[in-house]
Amino acid sequence: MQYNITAPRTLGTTINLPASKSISNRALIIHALSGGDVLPGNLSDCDDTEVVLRALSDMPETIDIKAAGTAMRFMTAYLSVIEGEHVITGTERMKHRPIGILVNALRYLGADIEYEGEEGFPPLRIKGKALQGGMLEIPGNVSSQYISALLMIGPVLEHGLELKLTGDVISRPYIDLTLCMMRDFGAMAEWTGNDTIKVHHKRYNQRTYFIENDWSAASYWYEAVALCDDMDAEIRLTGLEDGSLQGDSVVKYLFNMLGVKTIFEKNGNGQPAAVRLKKLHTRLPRFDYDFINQPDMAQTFVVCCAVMNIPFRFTGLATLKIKETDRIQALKTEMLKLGYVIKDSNDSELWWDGERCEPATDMAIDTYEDHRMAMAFAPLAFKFPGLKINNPQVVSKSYPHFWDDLGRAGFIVGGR
Ligand SMILES: O=C(O)C1=C[C@@H](OP(=O)(O)O)[C@@H](O)[C@H](O)C1
Ligand SMILES: C=C(OP(=O)(O)O)C(=O)O
Repeated sequence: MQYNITAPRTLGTTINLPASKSISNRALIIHALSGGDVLPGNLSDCDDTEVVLRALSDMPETIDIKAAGTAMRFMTAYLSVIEGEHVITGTERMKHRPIGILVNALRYLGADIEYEGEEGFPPLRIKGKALQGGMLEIPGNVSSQYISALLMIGPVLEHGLELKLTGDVISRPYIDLTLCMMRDFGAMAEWTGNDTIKVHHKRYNQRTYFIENDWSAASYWYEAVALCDDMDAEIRLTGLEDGSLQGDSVVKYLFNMLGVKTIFEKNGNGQPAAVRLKKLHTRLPRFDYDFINQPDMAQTFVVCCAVMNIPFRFTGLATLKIKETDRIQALKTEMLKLGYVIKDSNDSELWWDGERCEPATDMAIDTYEDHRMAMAFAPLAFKFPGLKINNPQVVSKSYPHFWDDLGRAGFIVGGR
């Protein structure tokens, strides 16, 4: 399938963003461990949450987690402490996303996990049982999802859990989000030093829980406002909280530097919180930023800055190679089609000094089974009328109604 996208002259609509998949997936795991019966409210309807919801309700012998990284990591820890034997598998890409660090940590805690295929990668066969817990060291510089997965089972381990993270800790806001949500459900879990975390043995409380909308999804609307030429362009996004625990909420500061202002609306009279995005007259002449805490934002800023003609150097991107695709390579290849020569260095940096080349004759953007490739490139239709996006259905991983929302905002999405 291929869509071609024509941008409107201006923007002026309200978009109901999807709920955060990071919060949804944590809430589901913690809710299951708490033994509660009222499901968290406003769960995301995205594929990555759907797989967790289905796995937890049906508990089939073989769990297909598809392309959901958080779900694979969180369920691996969960299945290790829940009675029963399960195989957990996923897409071909998932079978190449490393999980050895988490498996080693769980085995150290006494878990019974075997590799069904290649050592260090899914699928896994897990025989769940009560685990003692204790203290262990784990690399903090590969994926924070391993750490969040371990932390969430911490309260049910007989002796609790103490983690010492080694290396430069990446994606730290996601660890903070995990700890905070655990505490929301009554756990005692906190940082005890810069790289040490302690979780006490203590049952989770059952409670109702409402999930806020997704700041990562909001980034594509910031990008659209930034790229729209009409100074009166405005987008209103619902369900976003000021002071959110989502690390990607820094998008509101980052886009302020790229010419988009964020105005928080008061949420009174039972109205959900919302933000209005408006254009500013000023923007930075160049943009350097370390994405170590917001890896999912990198695609938005690479494409947006280049097309706005803002040279950049983005660091802290080492984890991009093990996400839905090798995002460093994917960004370079697809931006080259549009005539932008993006360079990479040290396996962890992307930079652009303004170099252009002849655009490809066929500019169709490949998405590499990566929702964020499709969503980050779509707003470029403001500068490339009729821009083509291949396999656009990938957006369902985190934002199933993305194309409907673009249509609502006045984009013409051809080929549907
Ligand atoms: O815990 C989470 O919800 C996530 C953590 C991040 O992964 P890494 O910790 O692997 O960077 C992020 O990229 C992912 O989309 C969601
Ligand atoms: C990296 C992502 O997801 P995951 O690792 O959970 O598959 C993402 O949503 O950008």
